[in-house]
Amino acid sequence: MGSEALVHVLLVSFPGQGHVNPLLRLGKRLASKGLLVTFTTPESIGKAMRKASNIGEELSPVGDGFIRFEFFEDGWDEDEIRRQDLDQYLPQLEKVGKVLIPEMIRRNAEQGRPISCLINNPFIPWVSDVADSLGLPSAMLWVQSCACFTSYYYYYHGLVPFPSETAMEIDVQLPCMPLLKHDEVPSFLYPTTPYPFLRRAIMGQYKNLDKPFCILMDTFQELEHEIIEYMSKISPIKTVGPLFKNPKAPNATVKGDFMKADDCVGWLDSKPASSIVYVSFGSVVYLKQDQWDEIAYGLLNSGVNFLWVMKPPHKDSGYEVLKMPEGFLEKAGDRGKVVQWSPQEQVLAHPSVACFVTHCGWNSTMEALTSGMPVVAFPQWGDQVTDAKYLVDVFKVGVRMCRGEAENKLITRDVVEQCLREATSGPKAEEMKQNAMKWSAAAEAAVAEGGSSDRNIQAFVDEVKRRSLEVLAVSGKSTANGVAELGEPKVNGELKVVS
Ligand SMILES: O=c1ccn([C@@H]2O[C@H](COP(=O)(O)OP(=O)(O)O)[C@@H](O)[C@H]2O)c(=O)[nH]1
Ligand SMILES: O=C(/C=C/c1ccccc1)O[C@@H]1O[C@H](CO)[C@@H](O)[C@H](O)[C@H]1O
Repeated sequence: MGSEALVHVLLVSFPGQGHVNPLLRLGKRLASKGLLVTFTTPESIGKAMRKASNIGEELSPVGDGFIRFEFFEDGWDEDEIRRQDLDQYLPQLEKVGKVLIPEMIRRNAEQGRPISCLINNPFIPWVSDVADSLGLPSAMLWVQSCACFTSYYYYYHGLVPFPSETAMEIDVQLPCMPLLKHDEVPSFLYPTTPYPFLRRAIMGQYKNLDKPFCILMDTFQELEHEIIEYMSKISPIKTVGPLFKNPKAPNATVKGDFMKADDCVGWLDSKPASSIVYVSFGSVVYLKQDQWDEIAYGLLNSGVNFLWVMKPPHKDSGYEVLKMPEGFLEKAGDRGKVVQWSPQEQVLAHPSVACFVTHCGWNSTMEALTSGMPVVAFPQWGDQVTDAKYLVDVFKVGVRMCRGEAENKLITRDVVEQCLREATSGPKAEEMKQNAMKWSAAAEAAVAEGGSSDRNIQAFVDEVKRRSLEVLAVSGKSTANGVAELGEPKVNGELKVVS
């Protein structure tokens, strides 16, 4: 392969699995449409990604473009336990990132790869300030549903009353959305949330919402039609999901897992069609031992086959390591498999899997819908409680097993068993499967060439290219963005690529 002139975008991610995955997927989509993409997040996560996945120093070809990684130090020692406390870590990231990201941008310009656009995900809203201060265009990838985006928007602007200390249990009616019961509103907005720092981080993004020229969303028009149409009149949103599907580069192997996935596909292959319940609560939720035990007995008593993800807690998280109940694995025998981390996309696409017991993180939600997989909703906090509402009552692909952490209620083995039966056999299970298959077809159509998300991605790429000419024209004349005086960005990233 010879030299290529590519427009270069820098993706800056919050260091969480549920944030890295969609931003990296966006990166691959942009690359597949001919951009050069550099992906960055703190080195503490870079280290885990390099160990678990096949990413290295080199440029990886994806479709018509390329993706590469550069990580930045967060200024703390490798074993600093304060990383587990976002109340302390988010300000540290902002302090360091505001210095190191501009340096990274300068370095890239010096090396003949001037950056034309910055894209961040929520929780690190200061990235838009960095872009602004350098005179660079920026965009934000919203990694949750449009319904959640709208909820936060209405909260930030004080447009309707939300649950408050004096009125904890009020329901919330937002335009083009179903009535949200008090515990279906994104829980970071509850006055009692144990995660007020995440509410602050998200509100920081809304404060900065005039800075990105575009808000990309990992959802699709057909899924949240009315609310997307409504919010498009207020904010420059563009739906580009489901991002995990990339028809232009289906075989791109670049992945951002923080843990190596255990091999379980052979075991799935050995089981009959639609016989397995897949259970996973994502990368952050960590249940209490008594709840874990009830789920274990519910699985045993229901008689289903199951694949259960039991990820180890971070060593500095303060969580006690969960244990399976005495004799559980022996009783389950070959009916069950427990892994530390799964190749979830493959699992959800596997014909042996009948349903997904999920915490309803937005990535898991999109992956389930796109894979035509019915769910049993076990939300805990944040957007999960709203996603559960949509999965069950709006998308009609789910059975509800709980209402969230705030309820502080032990879900018994009998309820677990009953939900599993409902989701795997009988008329309700069939109806949910049919609905899920309908969403799957709509999702595939949205990302296929000419589909709603594909058109939006293409329009975004065209706009980034157009703006890159403006950036280069300005930087050629002045030093306002701090790039031109260091680099020689006469052509936009003349790159030598050897593959
Ligand atoms: O065993 C697992 C569990 C999760 N995931 C992936 O991790 C992400 C989790 O994101 P989500 O928004 O669902 O939840 P979070 O972890 O952010 O709470 C999704 O892309 C999953 O496919 C995975 O690959 N293997
Ligand atoms: O990645 C996170 C981190 C949440 C967190 C970390 C530390 C203490 C409390 C909470 O959240 C996930 O982000 C996804 C995308 O926004 C979302 O869909 C999932 O529900 C979250 O778990």
